[in-house]
Amino acid sequence: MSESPLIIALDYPSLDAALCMADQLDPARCRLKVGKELYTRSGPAILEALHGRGFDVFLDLKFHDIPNTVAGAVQAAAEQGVWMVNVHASGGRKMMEAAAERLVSQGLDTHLIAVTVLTSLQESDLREVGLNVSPAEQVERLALLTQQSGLHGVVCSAQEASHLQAVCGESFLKVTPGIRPSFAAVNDQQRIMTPSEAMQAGSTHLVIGRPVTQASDPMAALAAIEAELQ
Ligand SMILES: O=c1ccn([C@@H]2O[C@H](COP(=O)(O)O)[C@@H](O)[C@H]2O)c(=O)[nH]1
Repeated sequence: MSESPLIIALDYPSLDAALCMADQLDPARCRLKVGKELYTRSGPAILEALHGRGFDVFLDLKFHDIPNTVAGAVQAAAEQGVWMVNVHASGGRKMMEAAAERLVSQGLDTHLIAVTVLTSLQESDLREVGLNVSPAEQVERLALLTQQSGLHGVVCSAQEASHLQAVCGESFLKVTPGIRPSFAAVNDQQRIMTPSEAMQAGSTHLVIGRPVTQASDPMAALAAIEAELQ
């Protein structure tokens, strides 16, 4: 159980590689995120292993399907004890309401959030898929829909966090990937911010992967991020 805003993304191709990193981390100093690659390779075993080590886990599978299917998937994730799970807001109101209602009806207190616009996308990418809006406009639209559908928050870039704080309120979760400390490579991210900028902008949680996991000294990278936040 952690009060830290940091969520470390365990994007590894095997359970052993992920646990090798987890065993260097302290559940009091960060939470962990399990995404598509790791979960597809290791299945629920990775959740059991991380829970057994005392970590809160964000299962980042970004469900997007018809309402009944997504509600069942979210229930399955919550029954495995994850702290947080997510869906794509573009799946629409009915899908999100079904997922949120399923958690309530089953008495499950897992945080349910929705992805707005992936942090790897910019305006030209949206145009290619038929959306003639800026990322900021689309994020606001989907965040409001997410809130109206009864979810606890969104995944967005930190660049949109301060505006969402104004329109959705402080308690609405703003989980922000695309975090890049000054020492890290940008990689495939587009809408980025440093850890301290992101917190100042109103992010409630920072998702950080490669700047820590691919660093030559991951623990030093994490310590540098923590020092920047203090
Ligand atoms: O919009 C999104 C949604 C999810 N992610 C995930 O966050 C991490 C970021 O990893 P880095 O190595 O720090 O880039 C990764 O697991 C993504 O799947 C995102 O980046 N953007």
